[in-house]
Amino acid sequence: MAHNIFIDGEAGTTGLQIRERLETREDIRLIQVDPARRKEAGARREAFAQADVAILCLPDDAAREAVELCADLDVRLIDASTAHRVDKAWVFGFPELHKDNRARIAEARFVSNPGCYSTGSIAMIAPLVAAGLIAPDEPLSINAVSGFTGGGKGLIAEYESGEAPAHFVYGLGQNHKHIPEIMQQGGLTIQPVFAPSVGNFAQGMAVQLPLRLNGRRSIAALQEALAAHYEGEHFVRVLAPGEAGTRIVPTELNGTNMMHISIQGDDASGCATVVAVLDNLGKGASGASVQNLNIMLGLDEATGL
Ligand SMILES: NC(=O)C1=CN([C@@H]2O[C@H](COP(=O)(O)OP(=O)(O)OC[C@H]3O[C@@H](n4cnc5c(N)ncnc54)[C@H](OP(=O)(O)O)[C@@H]3O)[C@@H](O)[C@H]2O)C=CC1
Ligand SMILES: CC(=O)N[C@@H](CCC(=O)OP(=O)(O)O)C(=O)O
Repeated sequence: MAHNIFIDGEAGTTGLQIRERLETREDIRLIQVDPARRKEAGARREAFAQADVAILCLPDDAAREAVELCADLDVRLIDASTAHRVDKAWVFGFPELHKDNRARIAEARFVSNPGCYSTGSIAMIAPLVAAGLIAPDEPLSINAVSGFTGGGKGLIAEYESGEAPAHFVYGLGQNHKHIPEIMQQGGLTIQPVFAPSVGNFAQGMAVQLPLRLNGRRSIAALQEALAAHYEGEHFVRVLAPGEAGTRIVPTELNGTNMMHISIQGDDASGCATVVAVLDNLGKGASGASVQNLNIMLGLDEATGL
């Protein structure tokens, strides 16, 4: 029997890519609302009522409204927005992060999908904090470049008009919406300096974590800790030393649900950079949503990915 799935916001950037991943699957029946009524509370509630799982691909306020709309219904939810990522009533949907995460996601009614920059940042920071190689109160910086689809339909329209710049840096007021989840899931007590940017390419991102070695950690120790943490994982791979080459290309995992982590630097200089590459709409949003959905439905998590 097919599972009934409703994608609320399926006309948006994240929703469309989830639909593409689900619409050819025989084990999934997509519930759809009349496009003309897709923002009406009544039409959406009818869809929620028919669904086993609904995936919210909406702005934060609309995601909160959706949760209210289906409060008395049986439907389970995956929220792709930022609205519930530090809410303790929601399970943080990063299966590879902790040993018990898959079991928690499998049983959850509410799963919050991590943000795209957050997925890369948390993937690098949390295992290094757990291994004692980053202190929770260490002042960190995170630099990142994303493709423009990360900004949804609005930013896509700017780039498609040909008027947007080749590259811009933003979020420098240090109030980016991903910072709370990076701190909570990363295990940090001091806010990292976060400098995201957007380049003139549609999808893909590279998130960089520069680290001083300070005589108390080595490139090899960083490599070993991260490799051990993700050993055996299918969608998160820690590259072998030298494997990433000398140019890290943010688009290299586009169209996949993969994330690659590499560790570069030089012990003699005391400087290292850990880099995560992922597709903002793959492991950073739509692919990750489908992976979480598969786990919630008790399926192989790679189904359709
Ligand atoms: N793009 C990305 O890389 C990532 C996005 N996310 C998050 O996913 C969510 C969706 O983002 P994204 O797909 O990029 O955004 P888009 O702007 O591309 O799409 C949002 C969609 O939601 C629709 N919508 C807005 N309000 C309502 C409402 N009240 N009821 C029903 N539908 C509504 C919009 O309608 P309309 O078509 O009329 O505009 C649009 O289709 C956001 O919270 C975003 O932060 C998370 C990780 C990565
Ligand atoms: C390029 C760009 O604009 N990116 C978005 C983040 C995309 C994303 O991950 O959205 P969520 O916050 O819902 O997770 C931003 O910086 O706000």
